[in-house]
Amino acid sequence: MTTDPRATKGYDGMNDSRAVNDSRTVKAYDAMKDLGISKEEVKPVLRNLLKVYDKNWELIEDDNYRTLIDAYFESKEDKPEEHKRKAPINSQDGERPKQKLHVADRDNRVPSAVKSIEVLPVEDNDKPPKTLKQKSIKSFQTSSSHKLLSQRRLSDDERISSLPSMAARGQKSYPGAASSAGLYSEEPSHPSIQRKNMSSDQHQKKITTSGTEKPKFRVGTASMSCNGSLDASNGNLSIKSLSKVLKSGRYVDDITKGSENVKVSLLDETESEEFPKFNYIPCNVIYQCANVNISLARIADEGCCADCSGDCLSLSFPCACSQETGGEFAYSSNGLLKEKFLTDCINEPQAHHYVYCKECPIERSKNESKPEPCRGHLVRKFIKECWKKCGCDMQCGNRVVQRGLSRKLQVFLTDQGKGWGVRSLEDLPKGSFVCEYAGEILTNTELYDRIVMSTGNDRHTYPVTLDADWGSEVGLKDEEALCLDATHNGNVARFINHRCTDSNLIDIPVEVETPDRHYYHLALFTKRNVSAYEELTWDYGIDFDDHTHPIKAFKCCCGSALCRDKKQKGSRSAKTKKLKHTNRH
Ligand SMILES: C[S@@+](CC[C@H](N)C(=O)[O-])C[C@H]1O[C@@H](n2cnc3c(N)ncnc32)[C@H](O)[C@@H]1O
Repeated sequence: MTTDPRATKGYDGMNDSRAVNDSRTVKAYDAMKDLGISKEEVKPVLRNLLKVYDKNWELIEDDNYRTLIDAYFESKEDKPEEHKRKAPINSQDGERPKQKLHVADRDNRVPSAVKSIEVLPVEDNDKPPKTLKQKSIKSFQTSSSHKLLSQRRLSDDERISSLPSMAARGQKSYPGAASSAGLYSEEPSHPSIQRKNMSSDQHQKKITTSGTEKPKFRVGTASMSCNGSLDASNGNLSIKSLSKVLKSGRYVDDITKGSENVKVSLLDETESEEFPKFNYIPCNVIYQCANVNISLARIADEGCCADCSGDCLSLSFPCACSQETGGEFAYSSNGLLKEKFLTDCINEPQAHHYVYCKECPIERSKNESKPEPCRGHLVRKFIKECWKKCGCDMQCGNRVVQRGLSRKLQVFLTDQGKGWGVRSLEDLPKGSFVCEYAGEILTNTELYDRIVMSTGNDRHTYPVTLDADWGSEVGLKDEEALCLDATHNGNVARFINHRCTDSNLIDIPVEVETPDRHYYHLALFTKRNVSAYEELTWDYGIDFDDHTHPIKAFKCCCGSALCRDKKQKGSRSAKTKKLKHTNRH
């Protein structure tokens, strides 16, 4: 017996297809209604599209009717010549497009600002092509403008030597994650990339101008239904204005190239700043000489919880992995840092917490024959997470940093002269993990070679010294004195700006794969509750009075009452002169 309706007696193919089309039309009207666009307005646009696409509904329905939406806004923009400009048509040959004109983003997001498609009015192929969508945005890909890296690009072998946290994190493949593929590549993403742990709520997008301002418009995109408050009266822009902003400003849907669990957007409404050129990497990668020795054999059995299963946080007796944090885990069952642990970390920078190297790698790299005395390194509290030798599963509450990003972050252009910054699009409770500081793992010497070779054209620099345990070592070899440099290869943390003393984030060292402390992860957590759209900042630990440092300190515009940069008008000299990191940005 067949179940094909076309085989049943009396089947009227014509009527059926009309019925299907009618229901598709109704659905299209409904989708547009959700955006506040009436059926009457949509009708002529839809009719044109159906004509142009030869009734190929798939092309119109794809990406939650993105083509229809674009065509609608296009028709509005060109109202005076509407009679000419019925629908987008391929400008080159005037033929009907066989494919959709726009390259769609995943997850039905706001139309991406990164594609440029040229179209001509239907009946006037002589007119110069007009850009239908956003202007084309240059690739983020590491380019020849990166003087230091371009002299010696990472070889495949070096890339292979990237840390295993890559695999541990999120248990998924990262096609091209550490490659130099451009962030704005129009190549469709690999279909196998699935964003795990992503609720529909996480798809919601709010976009604001800058700093702690409330969003000017917010768009719900998961089901293509917009938030009801899309009007200017309550400070939000209408969906029509969204189209305009996307055309005048620049918006990037996901700077991570799909390599993180969640997307990280970038918004620049001013177009005043050049796009940063760097290669997005979700986790640290060894550049060349760093000795990062990761092997299961180096983790003693008593240093892991091989007998555990499930979630270590649910045990009545904390397992071996809690020893590092005094027999208690750093995290509580809600995934946040425990209050006491966080408070201890925040209160760390006190004089007695500094240790001094016998021969400091930093001073040695400045002057090898006659190094200056060590300026001190802060003794840090570490978090120790369960890892591969442990019996627990990936959802264990003592595996937070290794699971990667889970918050909705956005890179935006600050208006205080600090360049790009980062904000969260959702409220973050105190103790939340925000992101890791990821970059190339360099030896201290490699870093200083880079600095010396730099012509100073890199306005922003991004090295962080991994010196949390230097003081306990007698003769730290160069290949063990490590730092992270996110200038050319880094993650979202490379955009987080500095704020003296009262920043809302704190960096905490995290031991994951290796028990020695030459190499560790640097994770950023909230020090207090942080509201959505507040700029995220951390204290780089710069000593603004150290004029011998090879990296010249920037003029601090953090605006804090506790700003340590005395050059800044009105800034007070800080009581707490921190030397937490020796990095200079
Ligand atoms: C890690 S990057 C942060 C992202 C950077 N704003 C950008 O546009 O790429 C560090 C650089 O940002 C700038 N910056 C960060 N915090 C700043 C502050 N408080 N005042 C002035 N400039 C700052 C400095 O140029 C510094 O070298």
